[in-house]
Amino acid sequence: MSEIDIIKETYEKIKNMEIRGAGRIGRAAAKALKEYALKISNLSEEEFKNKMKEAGDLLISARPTAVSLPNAVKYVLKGLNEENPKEKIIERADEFINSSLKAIENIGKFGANRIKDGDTILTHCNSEAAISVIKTAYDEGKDIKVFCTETRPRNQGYITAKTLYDYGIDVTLIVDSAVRYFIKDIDIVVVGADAITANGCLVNKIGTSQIALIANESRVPFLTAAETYKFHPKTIVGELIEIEERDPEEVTTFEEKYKGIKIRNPAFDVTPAKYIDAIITEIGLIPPQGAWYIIEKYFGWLEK
Ligand SMILES: O=C(COP(=O)(O)O)[C@H](O)[C@H](O)COP(=O)(O)O
Repeated sequence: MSEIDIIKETYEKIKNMEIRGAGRIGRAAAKALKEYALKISNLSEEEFKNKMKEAGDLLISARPTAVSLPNAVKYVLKGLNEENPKEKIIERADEFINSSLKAIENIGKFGANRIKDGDTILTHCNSEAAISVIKTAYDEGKDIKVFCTETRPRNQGYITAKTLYDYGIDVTLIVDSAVRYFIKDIDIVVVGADAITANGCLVNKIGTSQIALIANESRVPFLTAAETYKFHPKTIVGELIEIEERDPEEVTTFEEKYKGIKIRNPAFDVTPAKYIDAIITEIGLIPPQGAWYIIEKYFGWLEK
């Protein structure tokens, strides 16, 4: 096994979604960069830097939408501009991983304050940050129920349902198209985030924006749980986020006769800021209008 295989293996796992979810892919990339930096030796500083940058580029190319991936890579590789770059890379990778885990814990605490005793929560897809909010509310002794959508086509909602059920929580699984039918039973919606834009929009699993629209119509609060590394720095300079379109076979396969039927499979959608009540971050709850400030404050360095 050559050194670069460490990076290629993580790249493949992210690409084929063996490792998935925005936070997890960010941490997996940071870990791969650390292991790669530890393995490569006998190189000039210049060669080391080039190899690390190439590795970072490959990891970033694995999936296009979740900004946690490039943000993690850029955070770690910033160590290349410092003295003792190898040590710095290792230090910064650990820093990113630990602060990501801490952020999820803090999001849980802040978000749980918005959950009341007796609430029924709706969530979509499988988000560590949203699950942290739900579990923390449960740990605080609140009597809660959770509705999970299936999240077609890959059914990540099953993972969420099983995780919460194993935790002892009252869980109901529904098909994605049943959200409007059940919204009268829901007190609050909490979902995760793949990216937050400078104008406060949320990019998350396909179907999120429909849920937000339904929640808005029914005056049910809609919150997203997003670590600050989910904020997309380049949207501040007008860059648009690429929505990943995945293999049609994830949706279905038709017999030969019907091969002419086109299948589209976007994995994410964009929820406008006006449907979002709050973004739960590790530094507190912010209104979507505060996204610009977070990007400016936390990611100014990325563009310099
Ligand atoms: O949309 C998804 C996962 O999509 P996929 O399954 O396609 O990766 C999750 O809601 C976010 O990534 C947030 O997750 P987390 O809070 O765990 O970062």
